[in-house]
Amino acid sequence: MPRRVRLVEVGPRDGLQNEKQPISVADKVRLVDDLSAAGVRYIEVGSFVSPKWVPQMAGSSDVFAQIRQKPGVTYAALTPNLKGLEAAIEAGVSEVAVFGAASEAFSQKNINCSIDESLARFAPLMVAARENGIQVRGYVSCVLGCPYEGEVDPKRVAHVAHELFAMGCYEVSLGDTIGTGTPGKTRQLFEAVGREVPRDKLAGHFHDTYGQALANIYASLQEGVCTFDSSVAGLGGCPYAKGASGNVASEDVLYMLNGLGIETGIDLDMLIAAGQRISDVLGRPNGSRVARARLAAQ
Ligand SMILES: CC(C)(COP(=O)([O-])OP(=O)([O-])OC[C@H]1O[C@@H](n2cnc3c(N)ncnc32)[C@H](O)[C@@H]1OP(=O)([O-])[O-])[C@@H](O)C(=O)NCCC(=O)NCCSC(=O)C[C@@](C)(O)CC(=O)[O-]
Repeated sequence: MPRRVRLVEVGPRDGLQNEKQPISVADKVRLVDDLSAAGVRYIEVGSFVSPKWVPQMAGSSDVFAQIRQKPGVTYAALTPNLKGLEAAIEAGVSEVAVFGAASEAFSQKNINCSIDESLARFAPLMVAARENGIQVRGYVSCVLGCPYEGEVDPKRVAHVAHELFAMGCYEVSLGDTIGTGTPGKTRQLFEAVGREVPRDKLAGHFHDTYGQALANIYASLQEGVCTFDSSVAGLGGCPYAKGASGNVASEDVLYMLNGLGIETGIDLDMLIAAGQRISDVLGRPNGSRVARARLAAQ
């Protein structure tokens, strides 16, 4: 087991992107600032994607302009193409993520192109990012199942992850977009992908649709993975994966890691407060079981 784990907080982006109700810039900014105050060192703040595809992320530039950027915290954004990168640079973003998929059907639905076309689109983005001193993270979606194609062969995941790593992504996050993965399959996945990309350059991104996310993170820890994406209050779901619930709740991951004696630098009580505040804004129950238990006990 690692002694330290890096948590990538995706709540402000993955968590909110699918919300149909308007969320003010002020509420998004407050969420990001609450997270950094809780000790979160990596926050995915928004995305520079087509506003026709994901309207909720349209105000990402304003959010970046208004957050209080703390030293030592990475504030990142998703960028699907060069146009997105240019907008991110304009907004002063210092780290971005490109996102591909291991399933052709999902790639088409999510970014309107094939897997090969997506990799070709990322290439000029990588060059421009390098020229501007911007680090790029990579995502592969549908690593443990696709909403359109069903089972996904780990070799296909390994291929896309390798391509992203080879083109310069410093880390590749493997996304169980629809949360169908189980611990055994998760271990097989990291074994397969770990042959193509060093394990310390891989991250796990587990949606909790089937209640398997914590078990999958535990299995990934056993495979030597030390970076996990999570979403405060379990917010979210992907607009192009119907019925998929949010990411595993950050509070629940943190509680498990604390119990294992693994350090993250994050304060659980402050994280719970951040998650409850945004849940109140959205007018919905907090998706973290740990937060619900702690708040009920108060
Ligand atoms: C990729 C595109 C743009 C292709 O969409 P397209 O329609 O094929 O793009 P296009 O190049 O033909 O351009 C069409 C229009 O979009 C504009 N456009 C083009 N690019 C941009 C941009 N960057 N920012 C703003 N506008 C843009 C462009 O200017 C044009 O505007 P128009 O002339 O019609 O007014 C579109 O499909 C898109 O934006 N998709 C984003 C989908 C998305 O954000 N999905 C959620 C994130 S992925 C996820 O959640 C999974 C993950 C990462 O969490 C891991 C997991 O759980 O699996």
